[in-house]
Amino acid sequence: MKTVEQHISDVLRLVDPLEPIELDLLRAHGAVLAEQVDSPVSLPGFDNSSMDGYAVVAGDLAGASEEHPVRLPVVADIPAGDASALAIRSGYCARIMTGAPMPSGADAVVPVEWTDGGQASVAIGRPARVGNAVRRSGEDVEKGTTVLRSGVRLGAAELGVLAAVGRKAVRVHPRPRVVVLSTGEELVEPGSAIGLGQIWESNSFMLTAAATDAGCAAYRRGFIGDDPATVLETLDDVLSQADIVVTTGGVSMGAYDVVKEVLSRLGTVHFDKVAVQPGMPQGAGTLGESRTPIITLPGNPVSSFVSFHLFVRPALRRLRGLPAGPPPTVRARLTAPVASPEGRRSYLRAVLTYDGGAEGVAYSAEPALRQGSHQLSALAETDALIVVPEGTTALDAGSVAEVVPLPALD
Ligand SMILES: Nc1nc2c(c(=O)[nH]1)N[C@H]1C(S)=C(S)[C@@H](COP(=O)(O)OP(=O)(O)OC[C@H]3O[C@@H](n4cnc5c(N)ncnc54)[C@H](O)[C@@H]3O)O[C@H]1N2
Ligand code: MOO
Repeated sequence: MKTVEQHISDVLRLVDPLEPIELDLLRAHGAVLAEQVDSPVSLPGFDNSSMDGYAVVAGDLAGASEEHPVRLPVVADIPAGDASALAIRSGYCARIMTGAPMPSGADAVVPVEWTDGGQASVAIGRPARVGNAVRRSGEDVEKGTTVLRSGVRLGAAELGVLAAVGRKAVRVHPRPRVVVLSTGEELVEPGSAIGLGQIWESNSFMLTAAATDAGCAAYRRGFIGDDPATVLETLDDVLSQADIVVTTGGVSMGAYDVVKEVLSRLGTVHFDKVAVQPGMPQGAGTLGESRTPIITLPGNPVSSFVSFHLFVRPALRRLRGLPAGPPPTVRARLTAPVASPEGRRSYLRAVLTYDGGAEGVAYSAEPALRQGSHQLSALAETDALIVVPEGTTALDAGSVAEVVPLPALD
């Protein structure tokens, strides 16, 4: 059997970061930057006040106190956005608002709270040091400085910086278009009546949501039956809309395992047993002249979910321009024993809790009682996967294991 790492590396060989495109800032939210952004300006762009108050020459206030305030004539009023390039000299002051440009000659701002708030003249009851409440040009960003490096995921703060340095649009790797398609003659659309032997289809909803959570533009193509011609036609049909196709079902040893049957014949998609539980039967390759990557996951719902995280997510990360690789893990103490088949690495559903625990192990992991590949409800009650290595068939309660926290929505 193939190792998990071999399969991840085979999957990653199928994908490259998507060609960068230019997107307006809000459309680029969540995408990965494909350029280095150097600021064309200094930020702040000019010396300005950080408080509402009075711009003064600090030396004028040397003796100021509550009992003996210094009174200065107010010669100007400077709101934010003022473009009149005012100047003051010793013995005078200007009323100034937060963000307004400092008048030349002034070297400090006294907040209005230190004064009587006068408009024609003002009594100031405290001295101010030079530079008080003044934001200097360039103290955030010097002109020419790199503010964002290529490869950064554009979140709220990054979009804020881009706008602040005047960018309207940026070059990013676009969100990968992921088409999710399930197969199985027994499947019925939720909301419709089911008959004997039928089930409501769930994988394509789950994996479309997982791909969206993974920063992709995910499209649920739904499901089709086990007719080989329909499978090929449908795949052909979705290729032009997909940067990657993810299917579920039909990859095992059954007489009607149609995905494996039709795609094996093409020669560009390979099927293997991977030494993992759940998620053993896997396929990956490319389709059509476009060589669109396809990952074929097993149909058991928990198997499809776990293998999405193990094998599809790294591919999606690479398409997005992010570093790919196995999901990160934390060490956690098990609250109950777990078992694993010989020679396969298990990923067991668990609830992960931060408890600050002893001996450098800050988490505990409570394994779900239902670990079957079909037991989807246990998946919805858990938030992590306990990793039991290939060479281990049992771990006792209290032992320490690597645990993959599943990505949370917040
Ligand atoms: N003789 C063998 N049988 C099986 C093996 C094996 O090695 N030898 N492997 C088992 C393992 S492990 C898995 S996992 C499954 C994978 O099977 P398939 O990928 O071929 O999936 P299906 O047979 O189509 O379905 C399996 C199971 O999951 C349900 N299912 C499928 N699609 C959906 C969906 N979209 N939504 C909800 N549920 C779905 C389906 O009804 C089946 O119950 O094979 C084992 N067998
Ligand atoms: O590997 Mo299958 O995914 O055990 O159920």
